[in-house]
Amino acid sequence: MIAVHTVEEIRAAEKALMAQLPAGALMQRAVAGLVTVCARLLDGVYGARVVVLAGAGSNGGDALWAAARLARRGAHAQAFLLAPEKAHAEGLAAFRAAGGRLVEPAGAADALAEADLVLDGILGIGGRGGLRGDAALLAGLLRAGRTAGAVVAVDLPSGVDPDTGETPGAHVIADHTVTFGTGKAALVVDPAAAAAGVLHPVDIGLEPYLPEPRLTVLDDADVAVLLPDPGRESDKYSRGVVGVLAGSGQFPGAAVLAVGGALHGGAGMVRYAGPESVATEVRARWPEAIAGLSPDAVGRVQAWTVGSGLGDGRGDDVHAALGAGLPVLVDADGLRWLPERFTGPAVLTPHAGELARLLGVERAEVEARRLHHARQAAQRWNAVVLLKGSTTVVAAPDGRVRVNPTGTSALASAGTGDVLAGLAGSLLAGGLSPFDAGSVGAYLHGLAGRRAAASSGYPSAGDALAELPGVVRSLRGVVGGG
Ligand SMILES: NC(=O)C1=CN([C@@H]2O[C@H](COP(=O)(O)OP(=O)(O)OC[C@H]3O[C@@H](n4cnc5c(N)ncnc54)[C@H](OP(=O)(O)O)[C@@H]3O)[C@@H](O)[C@H]2O)[C@@H](O)CC1
Ligand SMILES: [K+]
Repeated sequence: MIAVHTVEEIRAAEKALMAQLPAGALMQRAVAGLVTVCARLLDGVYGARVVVLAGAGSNGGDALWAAARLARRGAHAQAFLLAPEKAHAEGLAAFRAAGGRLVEPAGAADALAEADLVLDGILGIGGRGGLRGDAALLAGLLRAGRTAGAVVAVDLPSGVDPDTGETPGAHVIADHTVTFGTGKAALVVDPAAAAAGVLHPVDIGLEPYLPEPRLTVLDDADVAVLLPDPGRESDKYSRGVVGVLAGSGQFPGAAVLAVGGALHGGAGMVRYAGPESVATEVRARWPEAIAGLSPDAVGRVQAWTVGSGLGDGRGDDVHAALGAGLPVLVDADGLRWLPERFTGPAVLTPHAGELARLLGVERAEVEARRLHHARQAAQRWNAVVLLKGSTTVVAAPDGRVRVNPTGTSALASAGTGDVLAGLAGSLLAGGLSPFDAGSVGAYLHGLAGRRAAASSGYPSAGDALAELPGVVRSLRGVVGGG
């Protein structure tokens, strides 16, 4: 699991830890980690050309210290100071003492062009707002590919907002980010996360001083533990029965895909509610599914998945399913029938356009501020909100968030959302909380998409669905579930 903390939490932990350590020791831990990663990225430190972009704070200090250490190992180090009068004094002294040279603004483009490695130490967790002036120009040169070297961001790509994952203005796009102590939202939530490149976490001993994280990124082992485990005594009812209210004459495939997702999420039985013409297609593909015309007609279920491909109609059926007092997952067209506020367990699975409509804002605003809008909607409807997209964000009404790490552009195709709705609804029926069902569903779905992409290049929703059993099997193997 990756834990993510806020700048405020990091600063408090840093203060507590620093009180136990000699002055400067914490920065030297960070620098040691940074140098190790840089040395690994360089094809030999001796003779390598390293260019530092150093801002006014400790982020610049880290970068100058690291360049000093690389210079002592034979690197040719140059630094561009963005605020020369405020540059980190000890870092700059160390840099100079190691033979590092300062570059004038006029020489910056040439230095970058020849660099083997660029250390972005303009702004770290103290950064607010986008880059301005020379910093913005340098970030523009890096973005334009005017360096052949690897761009290594120190702690964060400069100019992104640490706590929100927003990019309020010009910012660096890095190939690698070496980050200290704990994760930051900007490293896992788009659009900022897209600027971070490969993450290299460096442990500087902050963990004992940090609170329980409100934002996390699950990994295989976390998800394996959360998966429902059908024990020896379980039967189809105890494994959970999920009702699927999806599809229409116009979109019958949505029902087929949602039922398919539901059948692969661990529930013991799937009951489909919908018109006979669609039910016929569902049964033809999934003979194990039971079908009825309406939520009332299908029989008892433990959770409902509602909305994929419903089209305009069936508001009464949606109300019946949402009013049954059971855990519900609401997707796509079902989102048009939301109650004022949920009083029971609920998951909403909008994409950015759907969430924008729900909140009465522009889609671009949701894309730019994914964390903010997912959290806002979770509180507004008292439901877990799974905002689909480049980084899927799962926000709970109590403020906890999980960011899904398995997302893939391979899943940006028609029908994949229907599979996810069925899958996560099935996990709900299996007894997972809305927060777990949403985050585990997104995780499995992403892995299935990746596997499908590996075997077919441009996978369809059906290809991803076909990979789900293998994904679940291999994850259950992680905890020895077999
Ligand atoms: N925490 C830890 O555990 C550890 C932290 N460490 C390192 O310290 C870093 C944090 O250092 P930091 O606090 O000095 O802040 P940093 O990001 O360097 O910049 C602040 C300066 O930038 C300025 N400024 C702000 N926005 C701006 C803008 N848009 N454009 C231009 N300027 C802007 C701001 O000005 P002000 O807002 O004060 O006027 C201030 O002068 C952290 O990321 C990590 O690298 C490690 O060494 C050890 C462990
Ligand atoms: K930085």
